[in-house]
Amino acid sequence: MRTPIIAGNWKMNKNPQETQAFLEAIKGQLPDPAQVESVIAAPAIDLNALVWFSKDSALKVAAENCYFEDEGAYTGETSPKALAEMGVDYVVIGHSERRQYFHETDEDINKKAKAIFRNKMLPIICCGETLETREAGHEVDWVVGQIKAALAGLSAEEVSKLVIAYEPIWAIGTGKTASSDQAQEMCHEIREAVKSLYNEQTAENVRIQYGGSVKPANVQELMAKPDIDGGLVGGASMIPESFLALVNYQK
Ligand SMILES: O=C[C@H](O)COP(=O)(O)O
Repeated sequence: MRTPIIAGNWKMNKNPQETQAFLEAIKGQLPDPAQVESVIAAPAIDLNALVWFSKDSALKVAAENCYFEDEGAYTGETSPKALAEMGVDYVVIGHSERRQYFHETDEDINKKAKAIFRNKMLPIICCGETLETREAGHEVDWVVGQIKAALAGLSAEEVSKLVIAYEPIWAIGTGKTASSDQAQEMCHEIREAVKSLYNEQTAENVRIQYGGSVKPANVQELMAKPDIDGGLVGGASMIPESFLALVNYQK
């Protein structure tokens, strides 16, 4: 059985004081991590506060990006080794915003996934198609291609533990959620792709999130789908009450 995983992605929002206020507001209200894993992906400058909070709570912490080398002369980059030493659990890689604005390639994403495993953290690997690709009917090939490239060279054991986030670009921050059937269909295709690349057990183990205008009002419908194991949530994860409603969707 896969443990559901709901992750907030704050993107480039919240300073350390705002982070502290958010954490005060959610204290003691996260679900049992055996039922639902609660994660926040935050800007690097906020991670320290989140890691301290996580020591005493069910929260898991994600960085929103890292570099694929552990250290060196890479001004402005974030070291995966330092993130791991700090106590970060997950790193989000391949978000469409990083692919679009920072020209992150499939090859970079694959190198980052390896760096994350090398440092004993887990990647949340994002994938998703543009509206144009969907309208042309190529969305499955596109997304499966992204997944194959991201997973190249990873072992079945590693893939069993990582998280894939399917985020159709046309549903991000637009208020336009993919229907739960559309989300389920693609998450199913991704699981099938993992099965053909690895094996049935790996496909059964890998957790697949849907992201794109997830909110308290639609989280239950999405989570009821058999291949959707969680959500990667932008806008609706920023307010404590809303984040709590999402992670406590089973109550
Ligand atoms: O990583 C999160 C996604 O980009 C979704 O953002 P959103 O929930 O604001 O649509």
